[in-house]
Amino acid sequence: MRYKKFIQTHILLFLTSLKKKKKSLLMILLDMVVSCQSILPNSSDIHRTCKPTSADQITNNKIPVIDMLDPQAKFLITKACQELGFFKVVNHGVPIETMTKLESDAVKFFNLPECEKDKVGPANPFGYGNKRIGSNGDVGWVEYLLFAINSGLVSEKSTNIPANSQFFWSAINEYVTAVRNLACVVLEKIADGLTIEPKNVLSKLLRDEKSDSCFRLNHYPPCTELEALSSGGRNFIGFGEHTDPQIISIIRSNNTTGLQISLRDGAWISVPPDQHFFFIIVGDSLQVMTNGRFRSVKHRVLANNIKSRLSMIYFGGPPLSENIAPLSSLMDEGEESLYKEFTWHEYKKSAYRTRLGADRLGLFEKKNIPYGQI
Ligand SMILES: C=C1C[C@]23C[C@@]1(O)CC[C@H]2[C@@]12CC[C@H](O)[C@@](C)(C(=O)O1)[C@H]2[C@@H]3C(=O)O
Ligand SMILES: O=C(O)CCC(=O)C(=O)O
Ligand SMILES: [Fe+2]
Repeated sequence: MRYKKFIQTHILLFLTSLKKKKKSLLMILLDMVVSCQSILPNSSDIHRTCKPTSADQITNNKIPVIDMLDPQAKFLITKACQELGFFKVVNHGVPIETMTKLESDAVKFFNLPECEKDKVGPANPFGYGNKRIGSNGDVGWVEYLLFAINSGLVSEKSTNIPANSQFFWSAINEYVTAVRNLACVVLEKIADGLTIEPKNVLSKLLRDEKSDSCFRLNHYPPCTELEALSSGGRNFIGFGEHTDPQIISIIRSNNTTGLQISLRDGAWISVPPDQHFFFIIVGDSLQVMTNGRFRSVKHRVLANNIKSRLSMIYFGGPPLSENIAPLSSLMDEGEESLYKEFTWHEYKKSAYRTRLGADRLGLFEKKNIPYGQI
């Protein structure tokens, strides 16, 4: 509200300094701005269920943009993973048709009547889910399809979508193959930027036949103020704040806003959507493998009250038996692991018992062991 007043006052001040003709044009513009604002959510609504923020703004300049063809990319990626745990990639090599084909299949699926979609649900954790996220009571203004990935391909058995369905299988597998490859190239650049050997120390975990990765299509229908109010504001959150447990996540969305990331000072910033590019998220496992040098970034999605948001996320995880521990080639002399020893299976089991916003990694930090028990 304060900002609206501030902007209106300044536009009016500017108007008074103009000649008559230009003035009437600008008056029309001002009118449009004001009427748009009446259908846009107030920041107080948005934060009804979220921590108030010191900076909630659409911002491009805080989000590193990495050109994958830039010879400096390895250093820039490493810096972004340390500072923010989040960045955008351009010149990624994934054909736009691979993204739009899957997007149009997903739109067709989410447009089906609820009873049809329910046939491939409820998500447990795989399959179709609506509003319920995970199995510990989290809800959001979102419907989704969650798929397991086996041997690099989406497992048809992980949902009840028939193998001969008109939707998905070819589009999904083409997409997942392309983004897994992108994830591996990013992880190889990370190894290079951190000057650790071998270069495939991280990417081989995703390329492994037994890699425990998954893939998610999220659809956030528009959430009108009325709907938000009638549900006590609760569902105005599309997907509540959380970190991703895996190594790395690759997000692609349509051009609708909603994704926000949390900065180190706790402020939330909105990520301007960009349907042509990908956003990369550092997961909890990569934070552990870099012994805390990289940051697993907290993020969330706010529902938009005008447009649908459709996102596709690849979560790259290691084989279940893999030890998640700091990479020995990265550790300085005498440096100790900040974390207890665990396998991906143990971490995942524990993570899936927690609520979305829980500090999952906290349970595995050595500092949480009572004094004298280390
Ligand atoms: C509330 C939950 C949903 C989630 C499993 C969990 O218990 C905690 C982690 C959540 C998360 C976040 C990232 C991915 O979207 C996801 C598939 C994952 O691996 O961990 C989800 C889980 C889910 O939706 O089942
Ligand atoms: O839908 C999005 O843009 C992000 C969702 C997300 O963070 C997740 O599914 O883990
Ligand atoms: Fe996430």
